[in-house]
Amino acid sequence: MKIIIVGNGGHSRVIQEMISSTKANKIIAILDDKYEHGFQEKGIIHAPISFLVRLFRPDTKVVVAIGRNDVRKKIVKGLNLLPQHYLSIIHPSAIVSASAKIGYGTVIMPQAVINAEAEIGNHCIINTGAIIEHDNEIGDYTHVSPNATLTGNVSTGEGVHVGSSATIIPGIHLGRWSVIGAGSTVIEHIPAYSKAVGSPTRIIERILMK
Ligand SMILES: CC(=O)SCCNC(=O)CCNC(=O)[C@H](O)C(C)(C)COP(=O)(O)OP(=O)(O)OC[C@H]1O[C@@H](n2cnc3c(N)ncnc32)[C@H](O)[C@@H]1OP(=O)(O)O
Repeated sequence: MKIIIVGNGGHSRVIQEMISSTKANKIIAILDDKYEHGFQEKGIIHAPISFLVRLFRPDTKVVVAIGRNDVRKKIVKGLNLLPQHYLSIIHPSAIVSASAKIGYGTVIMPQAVINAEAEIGNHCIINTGAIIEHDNEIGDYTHVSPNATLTGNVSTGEGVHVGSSATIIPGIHLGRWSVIGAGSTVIEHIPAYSKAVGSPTRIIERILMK
């Protein structure tokens, strides 16, 4: 499969390695607006995101490999592609229940676990070793960082960032675009657009979206 990756930062490099480890996949282009013009490196086109229009073919798949949830959403909206044009990537070492649902453009990193009946939205990142327990509902553009644990029946709105090694107890809802600090323990619902840290969490900031 021919793949175009949008974004070329640290998160993208992890995704590039994941894709390249499968012989069936070939990265044809890496697009990022840090490039002013197009050039080839090791057979891969590097170019600004505007090049997507010329490079895209109906059989091409696209991954938006940008770690920041708000930026990832903005880029996805700008690309204006159909859902079937986005690739979902599941690392072979991840454990994904047969009854779980994974949205388009979502990336499941090495050793993550997605348990029974969990539903992961579109363009999410379930990072290395994260645990998404049974019956979770994860909103689009959410990022669950390495080693975070969402226990049973947790739900998130759109664009939530769960910091590394945070733990969310069963049945909790994390409101849209909320941020949970690394290592925090969430024992109460978190309102939308809130930044919460600590064990148990305290809300330290209301997030203003640009
Ligand atoms: C592969 C990858 O790398 S994936 C990326 C994974 N990334 C992460 O896990 C990062 C998660 N981010 C954090 O934990 C950050 O500290 C945030 C986003 C929660 C807060 O960042 P900022 O808004 O810059 O907050 P800031 O550093 O100013 O701290 C504000 C207060 O919260 C406290 N605080 C910040 N983070 C935490 C935390 N994780 N746990 C407990 N307290 C915290 C600070 O001590 C400070 O307290 P004070 O006001 O009493 O002094």
